[in-house]
Amino acid sequence: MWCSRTALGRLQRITGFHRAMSTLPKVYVTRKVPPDGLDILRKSGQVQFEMWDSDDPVPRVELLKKVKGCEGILCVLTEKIDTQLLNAAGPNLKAVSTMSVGFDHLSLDELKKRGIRVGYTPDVLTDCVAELTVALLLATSRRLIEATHEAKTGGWGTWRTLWLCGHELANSTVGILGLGRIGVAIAERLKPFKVKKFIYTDVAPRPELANMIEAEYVSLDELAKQSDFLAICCALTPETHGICNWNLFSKMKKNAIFINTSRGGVVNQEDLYEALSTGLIAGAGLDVTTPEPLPTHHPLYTLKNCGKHAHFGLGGLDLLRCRGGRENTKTCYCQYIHRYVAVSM
Ligand SMILES: O=C(O)[C@H](O)CO
Repeated sequence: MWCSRTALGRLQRITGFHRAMSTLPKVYVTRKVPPDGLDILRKSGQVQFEMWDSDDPVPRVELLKKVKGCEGILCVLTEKIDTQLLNAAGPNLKAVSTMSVGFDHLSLDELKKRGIRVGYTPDVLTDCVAELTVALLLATSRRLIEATHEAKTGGWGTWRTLWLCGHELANSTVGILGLGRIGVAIAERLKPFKVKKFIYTDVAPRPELANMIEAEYVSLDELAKQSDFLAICCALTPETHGICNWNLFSKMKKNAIFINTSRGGVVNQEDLYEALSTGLIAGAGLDVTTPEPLPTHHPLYTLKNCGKHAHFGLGGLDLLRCRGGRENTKTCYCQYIHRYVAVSM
C-alpha cells in the first residue's frame, strides 16, 4: 500500500510548484526501518512510499516488481542493486540510499552511468563494530568459546599448567588491514591493553588517521609477517575480494589471531580453514562469512580455534548495537533518512 502525507502547503514552499498526491515521487523501502525514521519520510510530504514490512528480505521477484517507476529506493545490504534491478526500476529512478555502512551490494559504476544519486550511512556503526572486534579478539585469543564448551561438557579436569593458555595483547603488534574510522576506533580501545605497536596497510598511507593511533604504514606482506593480531577492517571491493588467502596466511605467525568484522568476501574460507586446521595460525574470530549464515555443517564449525560469531551474522551487529547505544543509533538512522529525503528531491 502506498502511503503519503501530502502536506501540500509545505511542499509548495519547498518545491515552488503544486504537485497532487498521486504525482508525488514514489519511494520503495525494502525492509522494515525504525518507526522514527519512517516518520521523517512520512512527514516530509515530499514522497509517497511503500515498505516491505518485514524483518526478512523482500523476495527478489517482488522487489523487481515493486521498484518499477520509483524515483527512490531505500534499501539494506541484502538487496543487490545491479543492472537487472535498475532496468526494472526504469528511467524515473533518481536516488538509491542504503541503510548500511558497507555498499558492496550497490553496482556503483552502473548507478553513476545512469546519474542516480547514492546515499549510505557511514559512522553509525563505528563504535559498535570496534567493540565487537575487541570482543571477538579477546574471546578468540583467550579461548572463551572453547573454555565454555569444556566446562559444560566435563572437559574441565584438574588444574593443568598450560591448559587453555591464550595469547597476550600486552607487548603485541596489532595489524589493521584497511585503516578507516573503525580501524582507529579499534586501536583506541586496544591501546590500554599495552599493545606495543600498531601497524596497518591500505591502498595508500593515511597519515591523518594513522597519527591518531601512532600506527606505522607497512606493506601487506609485512602486515602478515609482523602482526600478532590481525584485524580486517577494509571494505569489500574487487581489489580486496579474497585478499585474505593462503598467500597471506602462510606469511603469518603461528601464534597469530585473525579477526574479521568487515565482509565475508575478503576471506578465502577454504584457505582459512586450512590455515586453522594445520596450525598455520592460532585462531580466528569471525563476525562475517560467505554465505551468511554459514551452513551449520560447515567445516569451520568443527574447529576449536575458530570463534565464529557468524550464527548471528550481520544480526549480531544489530544485537550489539541495541545493547551499546540504541538511542544514538536511532538518531543516526533518522538523520540518514532525513538526508535521503533531501537527496531524493
Ligand atoms: O554495512 C553495515 O552497515 C553493517 O555491516 C551492517 O551490519
